[in-house]
Amino acid sequence: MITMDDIIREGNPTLREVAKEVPFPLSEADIQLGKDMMEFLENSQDPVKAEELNLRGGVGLAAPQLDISKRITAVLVPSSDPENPEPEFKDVLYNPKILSHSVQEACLGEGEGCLSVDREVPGYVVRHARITISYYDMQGKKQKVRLKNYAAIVVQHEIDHLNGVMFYDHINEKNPFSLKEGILVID
Ligand SMILES: CC(C)(C)[C@H](NC(=O)Nc1cc(F)cc(F)c1)C(=O)N(CC(=O)NO)CC1CCCC1
Ligand SMILES: [Zn+2]
Repeated sequence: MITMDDIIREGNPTLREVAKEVPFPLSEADIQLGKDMMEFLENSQDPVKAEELNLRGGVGLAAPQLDISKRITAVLVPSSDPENPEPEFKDVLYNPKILSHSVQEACLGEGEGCLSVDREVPGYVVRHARITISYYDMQGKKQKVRLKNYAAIVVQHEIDHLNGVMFYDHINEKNPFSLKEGILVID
């Protein structure tokens, strides 16, 4: 079972590598890794287990954060609608690709953090507001999905990890809270 001890922190060179595509058909090991990554996110969002295992509430995890330089990421974006318990987006993505994106940009009003970064880095992380991605799921089936709002931000944050990019690479050094016209601020 994955815990915080398995997550490497900034400074580890693996976080700056471009991760390798996984070959298909998926090996048992890559399938199990995907399951373990999703289990970590589920545990981290379960108040009892998160407390027990001392986990930070996670919405996404990329294999390079486990010191495994493969293009695999697990994403679990909880529902933002109290009426509907269904997660906004939940899947393990193998070899994800951004096929297209909106011209409009977006950022989280509170900025971003990272499971691999044990410090606050203030500032807006400007990303695409909407994206269309393709990826292979655990069954080896090719998926094509359009994402917007928080789910689009999370998936972009995770795909960045597969390319050795950290969220603070996007923050404007001179003025971390500068916003151009038309950027959607997501709260
Ligand atoms: C770094 C951390 C603060 C733990 C962040 N969680 C988060 O932003 N809030 C959160 C947690 C929940 F459990 C449920 C929920 F709806 C919201 C996170 O998981 N990540 C993932 C990460 O570090 N992946 O590598 C950072 C997020 C910043 C923007 C997108 C992902
Ligand atoms: Zn991260």
